[in-house]
Amino acid sequence: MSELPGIVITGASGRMGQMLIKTVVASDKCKLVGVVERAGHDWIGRDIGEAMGGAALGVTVTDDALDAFAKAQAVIDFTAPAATIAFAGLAAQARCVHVIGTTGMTEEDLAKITAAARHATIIRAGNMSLGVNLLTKLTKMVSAALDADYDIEIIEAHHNRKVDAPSGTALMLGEAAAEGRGVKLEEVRDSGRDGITGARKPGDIGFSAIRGGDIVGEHDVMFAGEGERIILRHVASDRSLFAKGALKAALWGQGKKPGEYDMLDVLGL
Ligand SMILES: NC(=O)C1=CN([C@@H]2O[C@H](COP(=O)(O)OP(=O)(O)OC[C@H]3O[C@@H](n4cnc5c(N)ncnc54)[C@H](OP(=O)(O)O)[C@@H]3O)[C@@H](O)[C@H]2O)C=CC1
Ligand SMILES: O=C(O)C1=N[C@H](C(=O)O)C[C@H](O)C1
Repeated sequence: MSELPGIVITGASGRMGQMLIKTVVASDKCKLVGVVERAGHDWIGRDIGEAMGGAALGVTVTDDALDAFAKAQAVIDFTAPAATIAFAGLAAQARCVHVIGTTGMTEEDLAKITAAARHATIIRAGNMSLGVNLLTKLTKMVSAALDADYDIEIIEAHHNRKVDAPSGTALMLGEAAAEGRGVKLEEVRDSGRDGITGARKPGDIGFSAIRGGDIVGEHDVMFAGEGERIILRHVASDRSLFAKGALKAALWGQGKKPGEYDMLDVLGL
């Protein structure tokens, strides 16, 4: 029987890092071969299972990402933009699939990811769930069917620790809405209204971000017309949804040519 693909998780102590570790350990399709945290983190040198408050898993937390990646077939990375850019170069060197869930990246960051994808298989999505990826298709379809008399507003809600806005998912939905209308999102994006903003510009796509408590992730795409509103909604109630999607991507990426892929490719949508 052939060896199971080895997976490394970065940002091991994070909300998604810990969820990803549990998901990989519970899977019979892969094995956990490494976990990475930043240099100086309390967990470096400890067994990851014990650091997470459970039984030992036989995998020690390291800050040597390249060494960990070299022993793996895929790295799943839900951290922060600066870390993800660095990991993209290392994953390319180690020739392992890089699954990126990190959001909040700038255009400059994304250009670096594109450059790394010349040598590496990178699968990146602002949301790894089936439901949200399906919602992007529905959003594009509804947006294409309606004219610009319907104002498009994207409303997202997340927990009070989230550092970026609009969310990666909101931007994916905005891109889908803009594509449906045949326009570029950057030309019609309206984020963060405050003060005397003036009337809404026809054709704009608006974004609103709510932050509070332990909300996992909720997204509405509203098409507001005269006398009616159509609202497409996704509610995530458990982070395991994202972790399972990311693991599916890591396995799907095995043997794929270098390049940039997303969850629509993985899910065949
Ligand atoms: N695509 C998707 O489906 C989803 C994407 N996300 C995205 O994933 C990212 C992480 O979210 P979440 O887990 O909630 O955030 P957390 O803050 O809980 O976790 C981030 C982790 O990354 C670590 N980290 C940050 N910088 C570095 C670095 N330079 N080197 C190594 N580790 C680093 C942090 O370590 P430290 O604590 O020491 O800073 C922390 O362990 C966010 O961008 C979020 O938007 C979240 C859910 C779903
Ligand atoms: O930070 C989070 O928590 C989430 N981030 C992703 C995003 O920015 O859209 C995905 C999910 O909504 C949770």
